[in-house]
Amino acid sequence: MQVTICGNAQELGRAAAALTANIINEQIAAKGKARLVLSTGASQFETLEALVKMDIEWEKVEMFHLDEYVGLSDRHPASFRKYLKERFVDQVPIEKVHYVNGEEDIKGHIEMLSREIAKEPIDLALIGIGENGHIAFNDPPADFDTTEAYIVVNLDENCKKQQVGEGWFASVDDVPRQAISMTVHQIMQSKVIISSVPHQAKARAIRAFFENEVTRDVPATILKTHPNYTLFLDTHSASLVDQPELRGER
Ligand SMILES: N[C@@H]1[C@@H](O)[C@H](O)[C@@H](COP(=O)(O)O)O[C@@H]1O
Repeated sequence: MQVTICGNAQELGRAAAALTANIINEQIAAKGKARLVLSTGASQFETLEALVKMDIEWEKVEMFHLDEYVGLSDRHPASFRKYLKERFVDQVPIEKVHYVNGEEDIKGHIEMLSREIAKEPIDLALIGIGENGHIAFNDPPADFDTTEAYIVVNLDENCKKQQVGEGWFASVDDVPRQAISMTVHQIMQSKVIISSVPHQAKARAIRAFFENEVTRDVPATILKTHPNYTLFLDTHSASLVDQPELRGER
């Protein structure tokens, strides 16, 4: 694991986007294309903003979407399809986009996504970490074992409150009960994983990430076992971490 602590969210976004661009460009140079997974949420704003400005042959990139609420219209402000369309897909000349769509026949849609993602390895996944330590919508205690690519999950109360806290929904009752989420197993199959985790709101989750061994109760801890994992923090999200070895990496 490589940890980089940046001064603020903008600096973090530029650093994470630069590393992402390098990896995508290396893959395009080596095999003519790259397969990418993108996550959403407030933590990804600065990274995506910097990423769309990078010099990348986007027409050679295939993008998979990480997770989406069940039954939420893509016109709703909290829709992750809306988020990715506005902040990424409409900004770059990418054609191959696999959205997670929670409004379709869920079973058939998951089968289709699973077939598509299984065709070739994912080169790089940008994976956010939630305030409750979740990755995608795998809330604690997360299922580390299922080998499906995408599953339907029930959102826990903390997760719903966090979505309200970030301003995506007016109240907890407005948050859908379920989501389609890429599984932990599928995320871990990615050849490279990068997490952009800025902001004070993530400080407790980041402390739990460093203080715990791998545990389903802090789902993101499994990322520590990935052979090529880079975690970008800012001084705010890193503010509760007190580890000499981490300070040495600053
Ligand atoms: N399910 C989404 C993920 O796609 C995201 O990566 C993660 C962090 O999001 P945020 O930045 O909103 O905390 O959790 C969100 O709820």
